[in-house]
Amino acid sequence: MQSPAILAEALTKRYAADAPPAVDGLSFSMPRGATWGLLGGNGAGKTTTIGMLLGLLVPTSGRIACLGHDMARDRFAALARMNFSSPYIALPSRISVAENLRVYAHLYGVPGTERRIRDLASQLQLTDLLDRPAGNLSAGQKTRVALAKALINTPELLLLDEPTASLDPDTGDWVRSWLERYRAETGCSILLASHNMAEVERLCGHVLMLKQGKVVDQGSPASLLAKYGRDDLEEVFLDIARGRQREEVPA
Ligand SMILES: Nc1ncnc2c1ncn2[C@@H]1O[C@H](COP(=O)(O)OP(=O)(O)OP(=O)(O)O)[C@@H](O)[C@H]1O
Repeated sequence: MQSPAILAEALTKRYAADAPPAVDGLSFSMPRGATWGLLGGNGAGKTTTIGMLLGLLVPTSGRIACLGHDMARDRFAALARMNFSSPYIALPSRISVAENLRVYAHLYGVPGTERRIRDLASQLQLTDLLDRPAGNLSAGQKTRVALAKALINTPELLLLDEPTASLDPDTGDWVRSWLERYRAETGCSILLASHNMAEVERLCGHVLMLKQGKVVDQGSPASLLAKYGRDDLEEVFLDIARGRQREEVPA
């Protein structure tokens, strides 16, 4: 059987010995080709989880395997087949969009760099921006460049932290449609951390609800709506964030 896209076993991160864990015994197995959502309020542990999955943060304990590679032993083999996008990590701002993409293509050892950049630029409507300094772009343009960077090595596993944060509704919708098309064409597995419940309902087949670093509930968006008797995931999120159980939820 094919190994999962992501396997996390009892994953824990403590930033300080006397602080509560930011991620606390997190276990899940995300199958290949799936799109899963990581939801939770501010400080629930989403970014910390993504940081550990990328090998940017060392777990205090627990184990991660991405695409069958154990991240403690075989991290570089996994990272070559993965990529990520995060609004918290800015691309070098003084060099042009094309130069940025060339640097990342080089880091990933992408063959046929110039053609890959041209193709991605055309797909993501970046062709006219390739010679502009990356720092001079609007938030929406920067998001499309960040996506191009995240796709430069044609990743099999994509980790997206808030992919549409700070975008206007039209651009956000464009990015979501683009992601839907991309995963249909490539079979890419995606883990998405988001505060946008409509986005999660639209893109994700399964949702992990995090609170204080623990999974407090999970399931498909439809099963969570049914379980909590709600019409949208925003209401389910509020129920979980406020610690309300199904039987306490007002009709
Ligand atoms: N570098 C750090 N040093 C110490 N504590 C940290 C550090 N980064 C995060 N934390 C703490 O870990 C916990 C989880 O933070 P994290 O950023 O993973 O949450 P999040 O779910 O991504 O939140 P948000 O939705 O606000 O981005 C929080 O209590 C946060 O204060």
